Amino acid sequence: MIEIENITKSFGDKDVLKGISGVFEQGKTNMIIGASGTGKSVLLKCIVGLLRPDEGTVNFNGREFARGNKDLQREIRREIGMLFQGGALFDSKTVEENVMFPLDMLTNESRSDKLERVHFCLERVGLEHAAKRMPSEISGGMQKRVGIARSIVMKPKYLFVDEPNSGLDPLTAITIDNLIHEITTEYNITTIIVSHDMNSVMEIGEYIMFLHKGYKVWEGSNQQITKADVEELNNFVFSNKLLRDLRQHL
Ligand SMILES: Nc1ncnc2c1ncn2[C@@H]1O[C@H](COP(=O)(O)OP(=O)(O)OP(=O)(O)O)[C@@H](O)[C@H]1O
Repeated sequence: MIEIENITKSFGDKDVLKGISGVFEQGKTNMIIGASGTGKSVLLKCIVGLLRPDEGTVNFNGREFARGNKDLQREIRREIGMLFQGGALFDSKTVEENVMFPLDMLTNESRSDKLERVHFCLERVGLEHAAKRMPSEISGGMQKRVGIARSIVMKPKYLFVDEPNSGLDPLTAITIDNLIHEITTEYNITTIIVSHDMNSVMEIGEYIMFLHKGYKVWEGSNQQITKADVEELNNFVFSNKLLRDLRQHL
């Protein structure tokens, strides 16, 4: 579980995050949503420790990252998996080498142990057959699945995902969403996804935090979001006419 309390962040005179609190539970697909420029990525960076909040706390199962000593910070970092936009694979490495990269960097395991783990993860995302291929030889959806395999290779307790569906067609996007959701449940991971894709939100958003101009304006589940009575949220959720018309019948 990750608990954030009163996270505040400014750049110069620009106040980006204005006292954000919330609880992201273990084994759940948590989402941070909102319009462009509203502070989602800055909040994610504050949670991961890439940015230091001006005020507020981030707790990983009761352990506060910012106040921890170097050992604790290293321990928490090792428990974090990240899936970046576009997959962020190394073009010059095979799929297998890409997935093995965190094990090479962060462990002293034997090559056979590492290979076993890599193949377990590739099998989990349905890409066992593509181990020897180069990223350029596989589709964008497959690249994303390689990214997922790499993000779970270290058995993370926490998984952070930035816009998982950018550049994917709607059907492939749903496959990726479902895979992230299944893995979250199966391995009891605390997953936080930053997104502005309403399809994803409706498919897998078990806890959703909606940000508007740096404030948390609403939180709830995908079951609740279409019934919420918050103007900024409704404008975001029902952003096209067809959806607004459909809402009349909900
Ligand atoms: N390092 C920085 N220095 C100054 N301003 C920044 C910095 N990082 C982000 N910002 C500003 O903070 C605001 C929020 O940015 P953020 O990237 O969090 O938005 P977002 O909600 O993730 O948007 P998008 O959906 O377009 O990615 C923006 O106005 C951005 O310009």
